Amino acid sequence: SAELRAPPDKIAIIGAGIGGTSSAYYLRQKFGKDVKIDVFERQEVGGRLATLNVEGQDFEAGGSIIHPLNLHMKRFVKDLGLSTVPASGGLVGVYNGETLVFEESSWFIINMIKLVWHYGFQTLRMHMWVEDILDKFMRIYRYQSHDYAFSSVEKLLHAVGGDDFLGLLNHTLHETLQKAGFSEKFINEMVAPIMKVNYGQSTDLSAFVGAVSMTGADSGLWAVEGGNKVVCSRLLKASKGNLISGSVMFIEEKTRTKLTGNPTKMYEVVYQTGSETLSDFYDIVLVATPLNQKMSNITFLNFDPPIEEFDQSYQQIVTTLIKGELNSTVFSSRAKDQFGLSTVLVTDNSDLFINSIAIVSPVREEENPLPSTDGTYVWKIFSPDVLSKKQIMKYFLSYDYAVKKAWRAYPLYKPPQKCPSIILHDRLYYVNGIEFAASAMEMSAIAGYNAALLAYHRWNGNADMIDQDGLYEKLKTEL
Ligand SMILES: Cc1cc2nc3c(=O)[nH]c(=O)nc-3n(C[C@H](O)[C@H](O)[C@H](O)COP(=O)(O)OP(=O)(O)OC[C@H]3O[C@@H](n4cnc5c(N)ncnc54)[C@H](O)[C@@H]3O)c2cc1C
Ligand SMILES: CC(C)=CCC/C(C)=C/CC/C(C)=C/CSC[C@H](N)C(=O)O
Repeated sequence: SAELRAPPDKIAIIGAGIGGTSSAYYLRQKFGKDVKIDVFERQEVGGRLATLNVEGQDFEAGGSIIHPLNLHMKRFVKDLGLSTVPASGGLVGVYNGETLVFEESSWFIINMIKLVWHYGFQTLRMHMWVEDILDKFMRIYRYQSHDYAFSSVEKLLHAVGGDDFLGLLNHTLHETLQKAGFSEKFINEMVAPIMKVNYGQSTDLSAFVGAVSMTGADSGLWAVEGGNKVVCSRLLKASKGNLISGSVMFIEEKTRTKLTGNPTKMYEVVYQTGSETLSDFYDIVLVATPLNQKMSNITFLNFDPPIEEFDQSYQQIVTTLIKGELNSTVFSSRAKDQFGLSTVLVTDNSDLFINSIAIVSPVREEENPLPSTDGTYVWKIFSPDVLSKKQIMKYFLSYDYAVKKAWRAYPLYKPPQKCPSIILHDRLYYVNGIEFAASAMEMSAIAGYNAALLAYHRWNGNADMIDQDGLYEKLKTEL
């Protein structure tokens, strides 16, 4: 590597979600203690990791489940001294709008027999298909631990999984699984409901996000005790980032004369805090929030060439938490007390106005959810639109509490999928392009680390640490 240049004086990060706060954490590690890191947040630290309160208890309303092989999230929890809680369990059923087409049993062996009876060995084959992708995907951790960075999401994915991975971005999950010999029945009854609950979309999404979504049905899923958003506030603290509660409006490159007397190109970040408009200058800027459809309302002024507009849409998802008594007869003719399911997923049926319904545990309770003294649970519904009282009453005999939050949740995945650039300008980086491969907490953490490494290597002129090909072979023999 080339000789190190003096570190930058100031870095700005826009967005204090998991992408922005993990960037702050890794930028501090790379650039050292002297660089000033400002993190701008217009709402709450955590972003799409947030809780809703139901009668005194907090429940995850956005990003909830974390995979056991999500190594950045695992590392954060360990480094920050946090605790975890299990995030899966309970029996799952699949509803097609008329009847339950599949119902899990609490007996492992009965479950296996049921699955083989309905779908032959496709469940096992599916598991192997997903595992193969996850196995390759995990190479990224090795590359990152050796400090390698990528200048585009496509290059990152190519480095871990070759042309096959780019193929997963460019084809739908449906056609990929059809080609691999999976039946329509299996795709409709087992795969489509998982896409619906996780991404609110059909199996026409791209196969890469489809595979990520399937890993969300693995066992051993977990969450952070106290709420996943705690990771963000703790990362911010550990990185000694300076939180600025304000909304960034403009970014413009300007020439400034530093104390050393040298004219230097810097980015002016103009932001609004309360009724005041303020600005400051930075050597490096990381945008850690979606720029699509002007969601973040940031204007890039006077860039030549201009910074591209990102117009791919984001999918709306509404989270509704309801404390009440489920009307289980909608799903099954069994007596109320014989309905043992705690999650109902749905097939792709346009008549249904919900994507899923499930019993949820509060973020501070380690045990399985218990009914309150009146026999009711707290249920979480995902739906594409806000539910009316009449729609809620279709699924509940009675309810005494409902809270909701509408999200611009994740990209609408339409293959062939092109991911936005990571390098927007010389020292201006975009963390959230990775969401167009797949949106998940771990994906943002991977992107945060990558952006920190990329900014560091480009600052120091370490071209040999960026976009290296053949890394898998090269690192195979290294400890
Ligand atoms: C309902 C739902 C369920 C989900 N479930 C899961 C799950 O179970 N597991 C999983 O891994 N992932 C899940 N996800 C996805 C996951 O939550 C996201 O991928 C991840 O949280 C994105 O983090 P981020 O930091 O990239 O973006 P964000 O969390 O969106 O952070 C961006 C931040 O930037 C701020 N901001 C925007 N514009 C400006 C501005 N102009 N100035 C200052 N600040 C600004 C925003 O307020 C926000 O806080 C879910 C998402 C949703 C919506
Ligand atoms: C990035 C990798 C390899 C794995 C991530 C796996 C994962 C946790 C996927 C889920 C992603 C997601 C957007 C889930 C949304 S809904 C989650 C849950 N069912 C809920 O009830 O909140």
